Amino acid sequence: MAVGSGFGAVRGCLGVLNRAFPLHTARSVTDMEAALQLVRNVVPPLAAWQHKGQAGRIGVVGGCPEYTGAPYFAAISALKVGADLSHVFSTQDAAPVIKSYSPELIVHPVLDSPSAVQDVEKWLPRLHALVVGPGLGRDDALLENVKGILEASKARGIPIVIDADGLWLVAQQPALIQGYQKAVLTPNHMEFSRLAEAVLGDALDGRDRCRAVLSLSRALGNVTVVQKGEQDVISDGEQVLTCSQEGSSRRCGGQGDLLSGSLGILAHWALLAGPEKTNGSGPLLVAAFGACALTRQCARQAFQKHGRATTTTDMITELGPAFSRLFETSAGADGGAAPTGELRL
Ligand SMILES: NC(=O)C1=CN([C@@H]2O[C@H](COP(=O)(O)OP(=O)(O)OC[C@H]3O[C@@H](n4cnc5c(N)ncnc54)[C@H](OP(=O)(O)O)[C@@H]3O)[C@@H](O)[C@H]2O)[C@@H](O)CC1
Ligand SMILES: Nc1ncnc2c1ncn2[C@@H]1O[C@H](COP(=O)(O)OP(=O)(O)OP(=O)(O)O)[C@@H](O)[C@H]1O
Ligand SMILES: [Mg+2]
Repeated sequence: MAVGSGFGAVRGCLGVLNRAFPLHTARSVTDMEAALQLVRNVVPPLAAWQHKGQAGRIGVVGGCPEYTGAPYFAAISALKVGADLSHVFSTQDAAPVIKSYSPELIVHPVLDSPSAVQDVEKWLPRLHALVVGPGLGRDDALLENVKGILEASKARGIPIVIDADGLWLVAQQPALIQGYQKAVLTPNHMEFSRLAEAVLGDALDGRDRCRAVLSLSRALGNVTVVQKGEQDVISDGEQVLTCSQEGSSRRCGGQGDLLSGSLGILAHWALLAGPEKTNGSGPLLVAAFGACALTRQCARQAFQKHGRATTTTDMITELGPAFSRLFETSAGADGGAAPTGELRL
């Protein structure tokens, strides 16, 4: 099957959308497999010729006195998916707490400083992607700083994943992200309604989800939107994908943070690989599909082991095995692949 046609490109025709994406009927295994194959195409090889940092340096903007878990989940997930370095830019109080969860994270206690924007800006040349919002909170002064960080990141063309309270900010000021096609928004149910109300004047509750996500993406100027839920619906305003990888029925907090952190590194890899590797589909669409599938596979594996007691920490433990299962084969795991970003399958 040709992968491009299997996804059913949607260009301005909602009739086609309905035929291509019957959300309530089971998507074929072939479609899921074809989408997973595109993700595999953008995963860089592990090879001896690489130096530290080449696989990706990710920044997470979030972490305030109330929420320290969310930025940790996002930043550690980026590392465990394959980033070499993961930075967190949090408030001063939150930083030692986040550091204490993991020696692997680089934590900057700058977000509530008067010089926050400059403090983060000096790191931007060394970052490949930003994840903005996990555990950020909604303090006005913090959000003002984050506005400046978003503007500085856009000016540098850095891919930005926006989640949680970052989406709250975007719902207040959609112009912040309007038309920036290196942005991916990852709303949950509530966050999506808020954004749709702000951007389209209608929360779109109860509407066909594929149409709703496509409409929001288009209204934002083809910003990629990932609406999380029983199935994840992803659109870049051109195409719509659904991810129905089996997950779990546990709805513990933090799973969205795992997704946004994973997407930070996958977005960098997909943009680096370019549309040739994604068979014409948008690289961020493919990256988003990969992050959704991975998060759900982690949920499934963790639930098999821990059942009702499953928490996001258990899912993070599954990131390595879940990634291998979905995206790697024995040929790719030993670093034998050519330095083209493509794994041999
Ligand atoms: N360990 C940590 O540090 C964690 C910290 N976190 C951080 O918390 C901050 C706030 O994030 P958030 O997601 O709680 O805020 P928001 O979008 O206002 O949702 C609030 C309300 O929306 C509703 N609702 C949600 N989903 C729904 C659904 N599917 N379907 C229907 N309703 C739904 C639901 O309403 P309720 O059921 O109470 O009526 C819910 O209470 C943010 O910084 C985030 O990163 C988290 O990442 C978790 C781990
Ligand atoms: N009803 C569901 N059934 C299966 N998987 C789901 C369901 N709802 C959400 N998910 C999955 O859980 C993950 C997180 O989505 P969720 O809607 O919980 O995000 P969130 O509310 O932002 O989470 P967080 O607690 O991190 O803020 C996604 O991978 C999504 O596919
Ligand atoms: Mg969330």
